[in-house]
Amino acid sequence: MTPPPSQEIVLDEQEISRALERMAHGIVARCAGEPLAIVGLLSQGDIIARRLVDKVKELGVDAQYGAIDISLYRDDIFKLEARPSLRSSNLPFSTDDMRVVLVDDVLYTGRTVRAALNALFDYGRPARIELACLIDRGGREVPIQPDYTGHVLDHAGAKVVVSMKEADGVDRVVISGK
Ligand SMILES: O=P(O)(O)OC[C@H]1O[C@H](OP(=O)(O)OP(=O)(O)O)[C@H](O)[C@@H]1O
Ligand SMILES: O=c1cc[nH]c(=O)[nH]1
Repeated sequence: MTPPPSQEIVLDEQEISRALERMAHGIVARCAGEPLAIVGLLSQGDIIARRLVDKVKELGVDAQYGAIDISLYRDDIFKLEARPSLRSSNLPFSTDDMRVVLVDDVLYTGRTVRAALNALFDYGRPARIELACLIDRGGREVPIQPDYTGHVLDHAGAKVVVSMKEADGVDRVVISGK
């Protein structure tokens, strides 16, 4: 599948795989003995989180998988014209004393991650929380920075579309509207 001509490929399948590999190595390198949970933000972050769990396990470190929906924690929930579509969180364990790596596909203003932090604390008191994102698009509006990044975009303001095989049939990151 080739993207429409107005779009530019930022990462192809191989590059995504290599980026996730690097991120998994980074996560493993910072292991300090706490039980590890890798928790994706729905939707898309959950797919990346699952892949990171697999890669981390291949590197010999056990990790639990979880997914959370941040919709009800958005700071603009009362301003949205349409009701947010709720998705089912899947975090069937307490995060008490765990090291939690939150995972999303794109980090932009940081507001989604701010909401995710609030959502996460409903599940316990983690020992520490880190952040992994496949694409850092810049444009932060809150003081949140990733610990593990697949790719930092240098096209400020560009719209990023992340496609993952599990949902979209192809692994690809494209930008449009440069
Ligand atoms: O840092 P932020 O400015 O909050 O932006 C990042 C979020 O934006 C996108 O989600 P989107 O809002 O498109 O919804 P989605 O969960 O349906 O992908 C992306 O998947 C991140 O979750
Ligand atoms: O809480 C949130 C999440 C994403 N985008 C926002 O504007 N607010």
